[in-house]
Formats: sequence, C-alpha cells, structure tokens
Amino acid sequence: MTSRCFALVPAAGIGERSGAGIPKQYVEIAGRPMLAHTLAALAAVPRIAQTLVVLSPADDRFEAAVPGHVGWVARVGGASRAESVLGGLAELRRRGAVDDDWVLVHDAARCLLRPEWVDALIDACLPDAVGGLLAQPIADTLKSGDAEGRVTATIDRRDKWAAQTPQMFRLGLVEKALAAMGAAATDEASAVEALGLAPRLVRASMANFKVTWPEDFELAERWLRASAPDPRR
Ligand SMILES: Nc1ccn([C@@H]2O[C@H](COP(=O)(O)OP(=O)(O)OP(=O)(O)O)[C@@H](O)[C@H]2O)c(=O)n1
Ligand SMILES: C[C@](O)(CO)[C@H](O)COP(=O)(O)O
Repeated sequence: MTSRCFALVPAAGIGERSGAGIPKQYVEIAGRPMLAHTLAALAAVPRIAQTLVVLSPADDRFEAAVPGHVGWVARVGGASRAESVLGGLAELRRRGAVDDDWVLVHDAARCLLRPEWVDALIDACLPDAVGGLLAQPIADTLKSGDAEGRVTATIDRRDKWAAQTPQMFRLGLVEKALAAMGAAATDEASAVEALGLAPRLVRASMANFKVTWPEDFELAERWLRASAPDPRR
C-alpha cells in the first residue's frame, strides 16, 4: 500500500505565555480563531489525506470556533505537547494509519502557515529515509544569558536554525522516538535525533512564527491581513 500523509495538530495547550485568558488557539485573529486559520492552510494541501486535531479532554470551544469542521478531532491531549502528540498518534492508528504512513505534526499556534511551505516539506521528505521539518536560519546574533538578564556568551550562529512546524516523520518512527524521550521532547525532530538520526531542514519563512507572547497576536493579524488575497480566508 502507498504511504499516506496525515496532519496532526496539537491544540491542547493553555497558552499561558500569551496572557489571553483563554487558550490562545481560540483567540480571534483577522476575523476568525487562530486554529481556524491553521486548519484552513492544511486543508489546502491536497496531498494531506486527513487532519487530526488534538484537543484537551475538557475543551468545550472547538465546535463553536470552527463550525462545520469535517476533519478528525480527538480529545486526547495531555499535560505536555509531546503527550498530546503521542495521544494523537495513537488515535491515528485507531483510525487506520500504519507505521509507514507520514505524519506532519503542526502547532495550532503557527496560524500563518502557507500551503506552499507544506508542499516544499513534503517534496523534500517523501524521498528521504528519515523525514524533516520546516526551519529558518538564525539571522540575529545569538546570546545566552543568566537569571539576572546578563549575557554569559555569544554563540556561533552560522549553523543554527530555528525549528518550526510542520515536522514530518513516519508514524512508526516518530511514535517510537517520542515514547523514548517523553515530555522532555519539545519537538518531534529532537526525539528522532536522539535515536541517532538526522532530520532534513527545509527552509520556510520567518512568517511561520509561533504565536506565543501577547504582542504576537497583533503581528499575526498584520501578516494575515497584508498577505496576498487567499481564497481560503
Ligand atoms: N499540553 C499541550 C501543550 C501544548 N500543545 C500545543 O502545542 C503547540 C505549541 O505549544 P505552545 O506554543 O507552547 O502552546 P501552549 O503550551 O498553549 O503555550 P504556553 O506554553 O504559553 O502555555 C500549541 O498549538 C499547543 O496548543 C498541546 O497540544 N498540548
Ligand atoms: C515544536 C516547536 O514549535 C518547534 O519550534 C516548539 O518546540 C514548541 O515549543 P513550546 O515549548 O511548545 O512553545
């Protein structure tokens, strides 16, 4: 059987750093909740067979936020992003996905995703034995700092990339990797790296940033409103 591509969207976080007072994926940006923008971008990628949204078991906002949603939804989120992704992978298996199928894990909080970046990732990863992720080379000088907010070192940035999502791996591999690393895995790639493998870096755009801090909502709103007319929006 030919391997299929599934998307898995962890959307079970509380968005504490955003200070929004509600889970940030439900904050309205450019006329609709952030999560609706994210799902629309994934829905515009024909090679994605199905998208599974992973919600918190207590979530009571999704149906109102994304009315008429026809994709898969599972309330199997956990205490960490890694646990939510693992819950989603198990749900994909329950719905028929197998070891060799590809899974593109994408943060609900990266609502500026564009279908062409997802296509570039799929093109790069389909022939690859390991898989990979969208990422952006670091453009700023990188510092490490101490608890008092003073610089402790300047880090050579020449080989440094900021990891984004989607991150695309085969279901069997990413499930094994995340199960081994547990909640310490801040992304799928780091868990796969811990198995001794080298995921492929696929350059996207700094616009694919993760809405994290209060000021990010306005930035995302400006990007969305300024972007070229898009029939999905
Ligand atoms: N237990 C968790 C934690 C995070 N996520 C999801 O993982 C993505 C990236 O996480 P992050 O941006 O850190 O979101 P939050 O955990 O919600 O934010 P914060 O750390 O500020 O609380 C988000 O789409 C978030 O909903 C999740 O599904 N389950
Ligand atoms: C997966 C991720 O978006 C890649 O940059 C990031 O690691 C998520 O981190 P967070 O701790 O959930 O904000």
